[in-house]
Amino acid sequence: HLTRSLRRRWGSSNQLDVLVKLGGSALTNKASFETLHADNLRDCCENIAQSGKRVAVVHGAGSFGHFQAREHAVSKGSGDPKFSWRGFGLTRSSVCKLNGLVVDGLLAAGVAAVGVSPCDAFGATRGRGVVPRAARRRGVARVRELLGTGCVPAIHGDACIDEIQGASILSGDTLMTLLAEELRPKLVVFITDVPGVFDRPPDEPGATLVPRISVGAGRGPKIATSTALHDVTGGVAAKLESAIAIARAGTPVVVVEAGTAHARAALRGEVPDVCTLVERASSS
Ligand SMILES: Nc1ncnc2c1ncn2[C@@H]1O[C@H](COP(=O)(O)OP(=O)(O)OP(=O)(O)O)[C@@H](O)[C@H]1O
Ligand SMILES: C=C(C)CCOP(=O)(O)O
Repeated sequence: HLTRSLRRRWGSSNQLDVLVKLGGSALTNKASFETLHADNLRDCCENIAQSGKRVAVVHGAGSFGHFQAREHAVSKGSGDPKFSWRGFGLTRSSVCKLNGLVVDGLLAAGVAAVGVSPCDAFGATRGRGVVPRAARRRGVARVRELLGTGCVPAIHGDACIDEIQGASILSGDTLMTLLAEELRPKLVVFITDVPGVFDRPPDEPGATLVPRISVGAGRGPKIATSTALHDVTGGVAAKLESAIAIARAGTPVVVVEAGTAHARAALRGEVPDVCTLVERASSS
């Protein structure tokens, strides 16, 4: 009964201001096993605390989780010769470790953060990146329940039991698409370690920031991407797909760099001067 009234309270009057993904590239040194980028984490947490906005947090795995998932073929499922359930457990243990650090960072900044693990809160996936309706309903209800109390849910990319392939990886980017659809925030923010989406990998000579992507207005800019070797969820290309799906449904998305005034502005619900803004073309 209490749960129902909390959910109603959230649903009726409280639109979420910002749904943010703290990218693994921002929170960790992605090339180095289980290495936290403590300054970026602190900065993100303080900015969330000081934003004065209603925020829900998703975070990726970075160098927590991707290494184990790659070594034990967790995203490929239990039929893969390299897969083991111990590897599944190691992957979950690693992402939950990072979730603990993110929750602790938010708490230290004064935010009433509560960690949410999709493997438990949502339940089984049905193939890579597919969350069946019942699991979606369950997970979203849990998130709404927390928002209804005034807590800030901190949800992480996770290894999940999978109805088709035994096990799978549910990425933070997929969770962002799903939660944006359900919670209808005013702004969606992806924080990474680079100023936004570039026309080619940012470490390539001549790479240029793409300031705006208009979804539904012709073909859009040509974007080439690269992905870290151990990344099992598709890197920035997958993020761009999520951002485009979210923008197509009507919510503007910004991709912005951690530790900058631009990330701070985005967490206040503003479109920063330096970022990539993905939004629906006005005619579509
Ligand atoms: N065209 C591009 N534009 C922007 N970044 C790119 C591009 N190509 C490659 N990258 C790389 O993608 C990285 C960001 O994508 P990544 O998937 O690592 O993000 P993340 O969400 O922070 O990570 P995680 O999945 O661990 O949460 C950056 O570190 C950047 O170097
Ligand atoms: C368990 C893992 C590797 C979660 C992956 O989530 P992502 O870093 O958001 O792609």
